[in-house]
Amino acid sequence: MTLPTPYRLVQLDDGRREDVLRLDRWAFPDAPSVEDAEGVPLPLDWERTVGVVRDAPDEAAVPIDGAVPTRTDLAAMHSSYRFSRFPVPGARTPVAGLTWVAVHPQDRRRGLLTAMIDHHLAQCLERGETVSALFAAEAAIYGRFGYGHAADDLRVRIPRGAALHPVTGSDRLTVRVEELDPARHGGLVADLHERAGTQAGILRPGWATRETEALRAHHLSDVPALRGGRETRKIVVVEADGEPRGYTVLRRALRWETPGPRGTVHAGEVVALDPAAAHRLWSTLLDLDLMSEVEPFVLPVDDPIMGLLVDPRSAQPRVADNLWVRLVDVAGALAARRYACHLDLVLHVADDRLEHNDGTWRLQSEGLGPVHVERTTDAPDLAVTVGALGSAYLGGVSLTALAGAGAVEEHTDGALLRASAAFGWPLAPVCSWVF
Ligand SMILES: CC(=O)SCCNC(=O)CCNC(=O)[C@H](O)C(C)(C)COP(=O)(O)OP(=O)(O)OC[C@H]1O[C@@H](n2cnc3c(N)ncnc32)[C@H](O)[C@@H]1OP(=O)(O)O
Repeated sequence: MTLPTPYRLVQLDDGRREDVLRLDRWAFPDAPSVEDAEGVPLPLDWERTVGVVRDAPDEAAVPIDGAVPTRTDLAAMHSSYRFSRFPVPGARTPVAGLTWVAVHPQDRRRGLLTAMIDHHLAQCLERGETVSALFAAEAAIYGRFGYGHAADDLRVRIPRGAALHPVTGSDRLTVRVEELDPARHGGLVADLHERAGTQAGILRPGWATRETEALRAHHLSDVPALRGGRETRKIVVVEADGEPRGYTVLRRALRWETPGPRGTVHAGEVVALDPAAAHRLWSTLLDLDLMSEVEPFVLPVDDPIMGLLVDPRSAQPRVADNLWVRLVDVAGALAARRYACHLDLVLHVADDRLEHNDGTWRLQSEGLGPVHVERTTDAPDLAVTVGALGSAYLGGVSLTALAGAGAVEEHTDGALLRASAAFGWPLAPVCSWVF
């Protein structure tokens, strides 16, 4: 879709930092103001950051030679993170993480987002990124553009002192509780986070790494205006013989109520490399003085905590949608991942946005081995929308479940069962940080 008059796409750069922050705050009223964000690193990769400007007469400027001066206001923007090693089932592949999508309230519902999405998808193809992934601010926005809801994350609120099943070796580990210092802890966080993305040699799909210095710096920055009355960031590190095995970054919030203190531990990623480290980390979080509960943010739905808790109901588990996935190049994306068992499937894909995806494909794979994808004129075993295929892509949403909602149709008996088994994956997909 092309932009309506008087809008046009422009490349953004650091010179428009203030405009970007202002627009972000218009779109997200809880974002930091320009003043509050002073000195805070922006996570943006400017080469991948595009704006939509509105040319308007500038009443404040003095006309020269009778010419009417114009100003170019930033009406909308989007950016993307480059995930060059994004984990998909059994492999890593380049993925674009669409982010910072914002349209000024005065310019909404005129097709600016639609034009930006078309631009983004074209850029993905140029860059060889066969998949685009995102977190949706509102769940109803992105389905129309071919994104499918591909992962959930677990939200829990665990009461202080909740009993955990014992894990051998947990009590031999040591714990450090410290003020978070990006210079001192940044390397440890990046290293453990990356390593925790693999369990028993199996990659967790969606476990994106913060690949740039800007993203890592932004992750550990601490903007006073965004603390919401909570303390400065602390880090808990679990070690075995001086070697870090797990961490979480947290803030405590404390209210004095009648008859006494009521505190919440707000933890970010709770990352552990083994069961003993997970047990030690959770035991520490669940035993902080003056606190009454622990509220971690963004856990995998199969996080060890649900197996550790003696009473999982006490955690009040809920799920929230995590990653949304758009296959930008269906053939490339299907070939980039691995399949849990042998598969020979003819798949009809409906994509009304990207014509090169629309049509029938043969997908062949030996279990966990090489994959071959080609166009075919054979009759399809299954018919899917590109959004449904995006949902199934990371292995967390079953094609059979999608068929139950009418997004997948079976044309050959048994094809749905075989394809669902092959597309599934032993670890639930999740991205542990919202981008
Ligand atoms: C990956 C991320 O960064 S997620 C962050 C997204 N940003 C936000 O939520 C910030 C606040 N909102 C906004 O900035 C804007 O309203 C946006 C980006 C959500 C939408 O931008 P717009 O330019 O208004 O969208 P656009 O005009 O292209 O709308 C396209 C279609 O999507 C629909 N749509 C747009 N926003 C929404 C929404 N929030 N919920 C449901 N439908 C929506 C429109 O109605 C339109 O439908 P139609 O084609 O049937 O007419």
